[in-house]
Amino acid sequence: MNSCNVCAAQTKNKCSNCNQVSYCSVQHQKQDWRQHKANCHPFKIAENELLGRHLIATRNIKPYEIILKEAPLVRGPAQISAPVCLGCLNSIEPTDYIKCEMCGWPLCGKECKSLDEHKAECRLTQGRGQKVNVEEFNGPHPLYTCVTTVRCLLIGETSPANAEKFQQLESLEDTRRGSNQWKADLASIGHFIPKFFKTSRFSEEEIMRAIGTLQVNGHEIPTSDPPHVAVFYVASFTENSCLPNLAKSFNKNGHCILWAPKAIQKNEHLSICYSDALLPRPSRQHHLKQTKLFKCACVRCQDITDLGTYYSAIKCEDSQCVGLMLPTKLEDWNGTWSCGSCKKIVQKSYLDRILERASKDIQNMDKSVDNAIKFLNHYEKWLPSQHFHMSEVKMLLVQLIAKDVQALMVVPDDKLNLKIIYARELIDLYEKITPCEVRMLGMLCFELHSAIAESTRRISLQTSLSPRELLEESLLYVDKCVNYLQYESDIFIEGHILKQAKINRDALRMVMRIS
Ligand SMILES: C[S@@+](CC[C@H](N)C(=O)[O-])C[C@H]1O[C@@H](n2cnc3c(N)ncnc32)[C@H](O)[C@@H]1O
Repeated sequence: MNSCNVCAAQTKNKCSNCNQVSYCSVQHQKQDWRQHKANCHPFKIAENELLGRHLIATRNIKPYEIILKEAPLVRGPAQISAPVCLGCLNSIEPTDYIKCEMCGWPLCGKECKSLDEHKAECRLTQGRGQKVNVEEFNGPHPLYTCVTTVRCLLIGETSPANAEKFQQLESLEDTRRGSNQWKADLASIGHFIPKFFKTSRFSEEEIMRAIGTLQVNGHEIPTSDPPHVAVFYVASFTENSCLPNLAKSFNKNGHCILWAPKAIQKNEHLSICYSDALLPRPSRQHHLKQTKLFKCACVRCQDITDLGTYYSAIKCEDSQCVGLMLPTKLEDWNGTWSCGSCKKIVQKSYLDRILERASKDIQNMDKSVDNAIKFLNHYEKWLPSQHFHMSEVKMLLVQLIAKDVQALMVVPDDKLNLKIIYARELIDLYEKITPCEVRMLGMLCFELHSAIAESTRRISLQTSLSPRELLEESLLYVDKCVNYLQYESDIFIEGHILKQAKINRDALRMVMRIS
């Protein structure tokens, strides 16, 4: 038995959404809703030594359920940014902008001048006694390096309700202090702010803590062009996993939506991927160490085979052997690599030569269907079919072959088949190792659905039959596409794909009913 959150009477009934507070009656639950609403999530914040604060599901979560929608505490330009409007955070058109008459910072128009977002740096600049003068608009501008930090430092004045929450976030100041990044930040922001704004109101420690909080908790938000940085409160407590169970989407206001592409069981940890889940293990680990200052030990990082996909493996050096080579020890990717079949050993320098060449060839490739096919044919001598470089080029091919409906109708059969084969392969691979990369999976499902639909059209033209299995497969993938992209805003290309996918899905359902 628990106590009712309103009258403390003993009760077994809990709020069914969060499973965390109890009520003796519907009446008391209704009465408490205004208070409880803000904390009514299907998870709780827990804490342990390894992860710090993290989120744990307090009930079973259904597929596609949104578990959190949250507005940012603070947002601003990225640390390295060309001049952007300090209202809407979109890039400035050098021939069409205004200067804030109070402080001189460029803004794209009058509506942006009145936005609260700009108040922090505006006030601080006014105190300086001299307006800002930005004249160079091409490329990163040093003045913008400090803007978001200034917004964090003045959050108590611009949005007092958010200030207390911001202070509670992790800055990892003790771990960061003295590192190369910390020293660079001290010079470019920590020393710059007092000098440029002619103020002594912030201590060095306060500034460095704000920078740390931004670095540890900041998200890149794609709703502006270029993307900006934002810090959320509850979403900040989500731990990292390179095989996460939550997808992250943003609505057009830049609010964060965390949702579950698959069912999550009660008591499971909730996670997102802080890094790029498409990167191989060493790159992800390096990125997480540099930016978030921890060593990831998630299930994917612990599995040298990348969940049986051999995403980083190379073919055995012995061309007679069909085995695959992986690091001899999980924790020593720079040591020897050995074949799982014949046990032959090679030095890291052997695969470095192959991987560096493949990486350079991709970078320098004139991106055409023929060049991508040439790459795959050449590197299949060394790289297995699901290797990350092979997968990257297959992804390119899926996108390059028949880019739109018109091209799809005239693309040669062999290329259409290639598109279908690679899209199927990639969906199969990425659903295993990056199941929460919903934008990429949604796009691939759309490409596969439309290529299969075109193939069905061609078969029915030749035989006057519509192969039902192919139609069913096309419907399966367009359905998947809608599920993966369902929270994408129509300001993104994925939002447009979603709209088209819904139209295609309804049309396909109709055809299936008739045939
Ligand atoms: C955005 S914060 C997450 C919340 C943080 N744990 C707290 O208590 O405020 C990111 C930091 O949490 C820790 N963290 C997150 N995921 C982790 C993981 N899988 N393993 C170890 N530490 C992790 C790291 O210190 C990381 O820099």
